[in-house]
This record gives sequence, structure tokens and C-alpha cells, in this order.
Amino acid sequence: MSAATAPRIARSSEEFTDNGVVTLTSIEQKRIEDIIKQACSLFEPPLSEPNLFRDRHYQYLKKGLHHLSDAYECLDASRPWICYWILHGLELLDEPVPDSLASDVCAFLKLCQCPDGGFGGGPGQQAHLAPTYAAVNALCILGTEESYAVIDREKLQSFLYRIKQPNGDFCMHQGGETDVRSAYCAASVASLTYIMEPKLFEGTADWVVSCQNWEGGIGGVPGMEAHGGYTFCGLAALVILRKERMLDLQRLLRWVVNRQMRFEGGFQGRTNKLVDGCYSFWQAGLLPLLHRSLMNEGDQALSEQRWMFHQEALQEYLLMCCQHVAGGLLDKPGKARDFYHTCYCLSGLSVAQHFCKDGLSKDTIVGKESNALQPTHPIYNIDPDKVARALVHFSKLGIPTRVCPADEPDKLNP
Ligand SMILES: CC(C)=CCC/C(C)=C/CC/C(C)=C/COP(=O)(O)OP(=O)(O)O
Ligand SMILES: [Zn+2]
Repeated sequence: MSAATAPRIARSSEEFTDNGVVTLTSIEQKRIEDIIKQACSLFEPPLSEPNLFRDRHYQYLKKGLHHLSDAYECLDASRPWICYWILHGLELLDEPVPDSLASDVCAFLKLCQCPDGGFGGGPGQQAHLAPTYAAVNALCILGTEESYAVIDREKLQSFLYRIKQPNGDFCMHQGGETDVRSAYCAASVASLTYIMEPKLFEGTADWVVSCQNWEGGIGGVPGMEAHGGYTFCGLAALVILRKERMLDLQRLLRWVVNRQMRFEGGFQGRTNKLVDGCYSFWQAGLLPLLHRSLMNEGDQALSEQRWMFHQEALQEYLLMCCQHVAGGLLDKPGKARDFYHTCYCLSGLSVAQHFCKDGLSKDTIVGKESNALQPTHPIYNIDPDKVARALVHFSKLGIPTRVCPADEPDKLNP
């Protein structure tokens, strides 16, 4: 389907204003719609096919593994994230990482690993669940004996026990905050590296479920506004724990499908906020998880061909509004490119291109076939084959047995 003829979900917000009330939010929304309109006008016929700037994105990502600009100084405590964002972007583009570069990344992430387990945001930094999640994902993307060997699984397991809370949730780091991100990061690394045991996740599902709120989505902590980032973390954590049926999935579905913007085609993170390219993964990525969960609940009406969002409209938003001409992707037109948005815009584009159910797949590619990206795993957001390889590798090693499990939990977080 050409971009020019693709049906838009609905019309601009102006056409929905029935009481004429102007607020700061409505002014901002209108301004963004005007910017989107302008960006899309560049694709009027005959230039109607939006093109993925594959090579420019590749060059941008490749350079980031060697050199970062001063703008990344503020991410000094997120360096494993930068490795993950870049490596995942490269695998989506089907660009291999040379062996020597892969070894350099392994050596760097080894320096980020803490003597007591888990990974910090950089060498010598305190162990934290977010960079731990990013480091494990990055090492699994590399998928070599060398990269798997970096992870000290016994110590990773004891780090998780140390930050586990009596209510089932985890602190992001010793003495740190708790929210739904931590349940996902902990469940993700524990399942991928095969260190998961029931005791470690006792109470976790109940805690995550308590964060589903009146809107149907999931907030960071109980009672908080629902947000796409937390909703993805909550649902993905429950899918790993095989407890997603404890959520009200119909209300979750209703909430997320209403986060796709009727004019822009991209997703917003929460009600009455602006479209942002990164929610192409955090929000649209919920639909494959929901599809599987509802199928397991016996829902007979599920499509065999499509996810329950407008896949073409999301692809158009990403291709027409989120690509930087010099490579890299972004939140919305006029914003700067960065590796976070490049990773999650490409991840969302991949979700929107590839439907898969029970081994049956159906591709819906906006623009040329060469726009197609590699698929991504709906839970871990890395190449599905790399997930399978990591599971085979780590399951052979068995679950580490701790000397005295009862002594560890909450020792440092009474
Ligand atoms: C695995 C892992 C650690 C996942 C993180 C998930 C994630 C993206 C959470 C978002 C958190 C948040 C409150 C964003 C609001 O940003 P904002 O107010 O700037 O944006 P908004 O206006 O779009 O809501
Ligand atoms: Zn964003």
C-alpha cells in the first residue's frame, strides 16, 4: 500500500473538539499534528513510497560502538544500555558484528559486572537491575561462548535475592526504588540465564497485578497513572512467570489500542500525552503478548493475520516522521536522534511488519520489501533465535544451588 493512499485511522484532534475548550494539552497536540502533516507532505505522489534508510541507520549505529559524542555524557550510568540499543538495532537491520568488536563489547561488559553480582551502569558502578537487563540482553545478542561466559550466574542470582522485597517486588538496586520495571528486568535476566527458581519470584505476580489501574493499563507502582513503559514491563514479566491471566486482559487491550494516535499513527505513552516513536515498541509490543495470552485463554475471535493495532499506520509514522536524514531514529519530527529511539523505533517497526501466531506468519510491509527488518522476540526484544540459543546454552548448566537460600533475601534490605 502506498503511503499516500493508506487509510488513516481517523481525523485530527480538531475534528473531535466538541466544546471548543482550548488547553495547553490541546494546543501542543495541534502543534504536533501540524508538524506531522508537514513531514508527511514530503511523501505526496510521486514520492509516495516511504523508504527505510537502512545504510544510514547502519552507519550511525556502527559508529556508536566506537565513539560517542559529548551528548552521551549524561548516560555514563547507562553504558550497557548503549551496547544493547546499538547491538539490537544492528541485528534488526541484519548487520553482523565483527568478531573483534564483539570481543571488545564482552570485555567492556565484564568490567561493568560487580564483584557481588549484577551489572552496573559502567565499570566500578553499583549493581543495578536496569543495566543488568541491558548487559544480559547485549551478551545474548552476541551469542558466543565468550559472551555467555561473561555472566556470573551464581552471583547474578544472589544479587536478585538481595534486592527482592518481602512484597514480591524487587528494588532496582540495593536501597533503591521499586517499580514494575524491576519485576520485568529480574524475570527477564533470570529466565534467559536459567537461574530462575520459584522462591525468587514468590509474590511478584501479585505485586505486578496490583499495579493495573482503573484505566486498564499498568502504572509504575499501585495507584499510579498507566504508562506504556510500565505496562510492557508488567505484562512481559507476567508472561515470563506464566501468570498473565491474573490481569484483566480485556481492559488492558482496550487501554493499549486507544493509545495509538488516530492522526499520527504512532503511539502515545499515556492518556492525553503526545506521540513518541519509542512507544512503537513499549505499546505496540504489547499486542503480540496480548494476542498470545488471549489465545491461551481460548479467545476464538483472534485474527490469524494481524495484530490488534493499525500496523500500516504505525509503519508510516516511523518511516515518514521518525527517521533522521543522516541515520538514526527519533521521538517525533524536530527532535534529536539517539540510540534509545533508534532501537525502539526499529523494534516497533519490526513488530508492525511481522505477525506470527502458532508458527504461522504474515508480513505486512509498508513501502518496498527491502524495508523489512528481522523479527524480534516479543518478551526479550532480541532476535528470537538468540533467545533460543541462550536458553539451550544456559539450561545445560542447570540452576545454581545456593548454600543457604533462607539467609540471603532481604539481608541488606530489611
Ligand atoms: C526495561 C525497562 C527498564 C523499561 C523502561 C520502560 C519505560 C520506557 C518506562 C517509562 C517511564 C516513564 C515514566 C516515562 C515518562 O516519560 P515522559 O513523561 O517524558 O513521557 P510521556 O510524556 O510520553 O509520558
Ligand atoms: Zn521516546
